[in-house]
Amino acid sequence: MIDTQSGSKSDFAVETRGLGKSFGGFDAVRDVNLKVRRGSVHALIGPNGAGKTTCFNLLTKTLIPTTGRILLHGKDISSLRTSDVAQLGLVRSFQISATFLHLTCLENVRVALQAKNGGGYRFWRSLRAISGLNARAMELLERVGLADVADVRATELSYGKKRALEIATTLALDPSVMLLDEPTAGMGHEDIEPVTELIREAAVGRTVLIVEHNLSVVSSLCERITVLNHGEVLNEGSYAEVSSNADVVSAYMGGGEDD
Ligand SMILES: Nc1ncnc2c1ncn2[C@@H]1O[C@H](COP(=O)(O)OP(=O)(O)OP(=O)(O)O)[C@@H](O)[C@H]1O
Repeated sequence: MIDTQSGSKSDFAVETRGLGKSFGGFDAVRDVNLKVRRGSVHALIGPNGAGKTTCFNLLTKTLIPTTGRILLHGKDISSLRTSDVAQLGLVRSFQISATFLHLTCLENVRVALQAKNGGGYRFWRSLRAISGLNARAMELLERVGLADVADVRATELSYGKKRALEIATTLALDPSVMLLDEPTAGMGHEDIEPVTELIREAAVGRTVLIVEHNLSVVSSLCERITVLNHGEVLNEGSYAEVSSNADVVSAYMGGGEDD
């Protein structure tokens, strides 16, 4: 919580200073100075190819920055590994991978609880050892409305329920900062409203940074929005502010790669 430079407690859960990433000379992200206020829901939006996913990968340390620094609660995490960053409380919502798909909902959440308790992700060896976590796992499944499908394999869930399971597994890690990568992507409209409500509820008491293409979800959830275009911050503000900015409108009308 202490800024290593100033020694003061940071108001920002996540901050980047001059963050950049280039791939073979191409700047996917350039000089991004992001400030995500503690306890807020903050969106990163922009046309296709704007650099949103690259930013997320930099924040979770999946990618190594070419330039700049990343602070988590004022602490410089630029040189830490993904697992260290997760231990410090910054967690990206799990994509339900092939490995997790054959597990039931309950097992998926237990695995995440085990990781939180320091057991790592070596679940193929230790499912028996974590059976004591069932009660907590059931609580989390109830919280996201999946208690009745606790014993159903993830692969059999509807798209919306898979995203709810992702949120339950993320909540199992009790992150102080939750990164959500396009949580409503590919969803039918019937799933969007419940998942939006779930995110609103999951955000209580934490900071959420969300990449989301659905702008009505962004406007309903996020108090602050950073707009990226061509790897750079184009604009930042409330939804009303950014949506009425001429540069943002122009980027969305034709500046993206395929929007
Ligand atoms: N590993 C890579 N190697 C080369 N170029 C890359 C790599 N990853 C991303 N890029 C390029 O960097 C730019 C930003 O990509 P990124 O995926 O971050 O954009 P995005 O805003 O998440 O887009 P979308 O909304 O389509 O997911 C794009 O032009 C992309 O082609």
